[in-house]
Amino acid sequence: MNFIQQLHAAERLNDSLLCVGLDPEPSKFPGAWKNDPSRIYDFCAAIVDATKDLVIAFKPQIAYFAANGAEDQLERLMAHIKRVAPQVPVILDAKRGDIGSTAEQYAREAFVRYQADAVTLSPFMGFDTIEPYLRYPDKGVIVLCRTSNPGGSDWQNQRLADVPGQPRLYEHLAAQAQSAWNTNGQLALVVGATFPGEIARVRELAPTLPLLIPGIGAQGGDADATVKAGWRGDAQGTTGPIIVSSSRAVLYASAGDDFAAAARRVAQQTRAQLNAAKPRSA
Ligand SMILES: O=c1ccn([C@@H]2O[C@H](COP(=O)(O)O)[C@@H](O)[C@H]2O)c(=O)[nH]1
Repeated sequence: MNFIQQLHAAERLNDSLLCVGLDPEPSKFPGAWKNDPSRIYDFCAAIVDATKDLVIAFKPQIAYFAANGAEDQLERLMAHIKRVAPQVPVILDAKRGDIGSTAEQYAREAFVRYQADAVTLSPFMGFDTIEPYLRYPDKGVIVLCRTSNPGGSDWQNQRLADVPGQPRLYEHLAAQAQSAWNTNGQLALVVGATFPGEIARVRELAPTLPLLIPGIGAQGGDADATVKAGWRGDAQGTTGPIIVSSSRAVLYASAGDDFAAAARRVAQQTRAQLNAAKPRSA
């Protein structure tokens, strides 16, 4: 199965648009694990075990592992997810972006070393920096388009004087991703839940692409507005799923030993909230 088929299958199986982000921060770990980076795998594996029947995807953020010298724990975690939740695709949130020869190495890192099903990329350096990832025919390539942070407006909202219609940068990116850039058919876009108006615009320009939407939960994005803006209007579910991601609000729902049970409760509530926002015919 390719990445998009995996998304559709997991969405159906778990009746979910929710992606749980795995951003392990040892200072927030419970009890005896607090401040112990050697517990990153144990913490994340417990979250995975508690939520694996509730999600469309998992999204480990590589910085939290690398900053702690815990790449080996990320490898083990990826293998764990494949073992206990083989039906759930894993998105490696790495936001890579570099010249082609270096991009080839980053692509190997994501898809061969970590066995990720998809990876996030920054498009700032242009198409030749994305292309090496597209050589993996079944892997998802998720390009930053309109990010959730306030500073995302600095560049992404600027108009491009040399492009007909003078679209904003994020609009041009969405249109390119829907057409010329999508050479393996597995391209997707990141759009922040903090900007539902822009989610709707991206959905217009890229009707069939999956949208990874971080920013609900800790960043305050509105789950209901997110689904309404990003919903593909396709009750059959054949194109363009939305993957709504939440990390801290799920991971740190409790600072106690009940952290995994608390994460499950928040994941259940968030999944229900997202599902309730779908149009009735869906
Ligand atoms: O535009 C973007 C792109 C990626 N992220 C990542 O998503 C999570 C958000 O974490 P929360 O705790 O749910 O706020 C994090 O890993 C970011 O690196 C994003 O926030 N915005």
